[in-house]
Amino acid sequence: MEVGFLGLGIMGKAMAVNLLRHGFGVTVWNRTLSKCQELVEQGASVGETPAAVINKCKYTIAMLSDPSAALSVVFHKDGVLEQICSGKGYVDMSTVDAETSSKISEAITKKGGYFLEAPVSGSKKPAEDGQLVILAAGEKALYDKMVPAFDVLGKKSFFLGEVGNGAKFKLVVNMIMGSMMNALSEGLCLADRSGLSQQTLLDVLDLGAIANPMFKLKGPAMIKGSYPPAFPLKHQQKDMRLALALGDENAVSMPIAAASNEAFKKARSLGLGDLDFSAVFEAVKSAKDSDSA
Ligand SMILES: NC(=O)C1=CN([C@@H]2O[C@H](COP(=O)(O)OP(=O)(O)OC[C@H]3O[C@@H](n4cnc5c(N)ncnc54)[C@H](OP(=O)(O)O)[C@@H]3O)[C@@H](O)[C@H]2O)C=CC1
Ligand SMILES: O=CCCC(=O)O
Repeated sequence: MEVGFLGLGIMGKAMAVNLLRHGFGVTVWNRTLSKCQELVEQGASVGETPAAVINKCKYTIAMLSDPSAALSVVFHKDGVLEQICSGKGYVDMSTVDAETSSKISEAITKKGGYFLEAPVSGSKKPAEDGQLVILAAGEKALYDKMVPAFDVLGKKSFFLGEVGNGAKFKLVVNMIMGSMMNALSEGLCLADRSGLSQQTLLDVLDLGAIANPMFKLKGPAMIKGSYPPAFPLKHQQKDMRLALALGDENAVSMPIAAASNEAFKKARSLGLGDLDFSAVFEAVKSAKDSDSA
């Protein structure tokens, strides 16, 4: 199967490499075109523009940073819309809001193309290992065509019905994840200020009812103040913001998510946006420092 791939950031690169390893033909494009070189060395072809990739491939996947990037790659000059047509499928795996996804879906469908949103749970390592969880919604016929690719990229894929459901699902999941990261940060801070061992706290958490892979993976690095980006903090804050907007639309009060969003915003203002989202711990620590000053 030949697929196009737009966006070679942390996730897109790992996913495209994975497809190549499993025998897919892959034509890549990235805004910073030089990032395509590494993929070419592993057997990919390059399209000079998103339109060129769509022209070449029957199915194209996108993995872009946020709603504005997802929209610009479709609607701007040399974008997806210039070449999408009957028989071609476009699969946006970026984390965006339902409104963005619907705008893209409508435009593509109007041109006769098929659209699927398919955001993912799982970060850099699961992307490298083909262990993502795929939350797809939109055109079921396109979902069925994409199953061989999803089987390579993920350990499980869900088809969730109409466009928007995948986007909303992903935002709910990441809202919970962002709040959990803040709770862990406050717990580590409180343990330390109370004269307790942070490592022992992690050991205790890992043995009890709230043990989870995220605390286990990120906790030890957080104690060391090490935040190599797997999931950039700026993207987690984008997801909290979009989840809060979904809460507004549905009149759901989410004070825990709102407080967590404030901590992620604070972390961004401290210049931590490109680090892993666990760097919110630094913002939590700095807030506690100023409280006790
Ligand atoms: N990292 C993770 O753990 C996970 C991330 N996600 C989601 O996946 C998406 C990608 O994340 P990730 O790979 O980490 O992000 P990165 O920041 O590493 O990569 C972002 C990609 O988007 C491109 N891009 C940004 N702005 C534009 C624009 N205006 N026009 C065209 N291309 C643009 C970048 O191009 P360039 O190289 O030129 O900057 C790059 O290819 C995000 O929506 C994120 O929320 C979902 C699950 C896990
Ligand atoms: O959107 C990013 C999700 C990261 C994860 O699921 O570990």
